[in-house]
Amino acid sequence: MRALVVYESLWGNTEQLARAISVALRGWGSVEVVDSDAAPLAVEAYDLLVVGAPTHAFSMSRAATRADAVTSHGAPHEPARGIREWLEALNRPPRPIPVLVFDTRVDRPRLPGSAAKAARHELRALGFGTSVAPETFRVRGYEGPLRDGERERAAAWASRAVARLDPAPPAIA
Ligand SMILES: Cc1cc2nc3c(=O)[nH]c(=O)nc-3n(C[C@H](O)[C@H](O)[C@H](O)COP(=O)(O)O)c2cc1C
Repeated sequence: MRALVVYESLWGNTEQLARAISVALRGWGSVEVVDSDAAPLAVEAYDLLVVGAPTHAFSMSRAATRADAVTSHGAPHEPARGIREWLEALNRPPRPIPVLVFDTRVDRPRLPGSAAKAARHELRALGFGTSVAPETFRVRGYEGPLRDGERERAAAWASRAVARLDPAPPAIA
């Protein structure tokens, strides 16, 4: 079994969760982790896709929100291609490869809108398997750090999700 974890991250919070999830999935199969700039456009070789994105302006980031993060908020990294643009370019899969989608959002104030919900909508339209509900993990302020326990919660969320995706073991006669 092969999993691909694709993340976008300006301060590194979403990346930390992507890496915690990839460690948790190692018992399930081989796992590759890439950022949205390096992510492939053809993913049919994988059995599972995990997508993580920071919520910007109530949805997935755009070039303008990423630039604003750097110029107005001191973000150390500006992805050239975010999850939104990667999804726009991503090939339709030949079968409904299951996908887990998560985002990061500020802890306070609690704002409406979720990059994960928006990404899942696009992934469903492309034909991916989106039966697992998207999940949100919380950061303090725009730059983080992650709220205590979020790495562990992300690892547990992904482990539970893949356990549900796996085919049930054959019944004992
Ligand atoms: C331009 C901009 C807009 C943002 N809009 C939202 C928002 O609508 N809702 C929210 O919860 N967080 C918002 N945030 C906070 C980001 O979600 C936060 O910076 C991100 O989760 C940090 O993850 P990263 O370190 O992986 O980039 C925004 C941040 C920036 C820079």
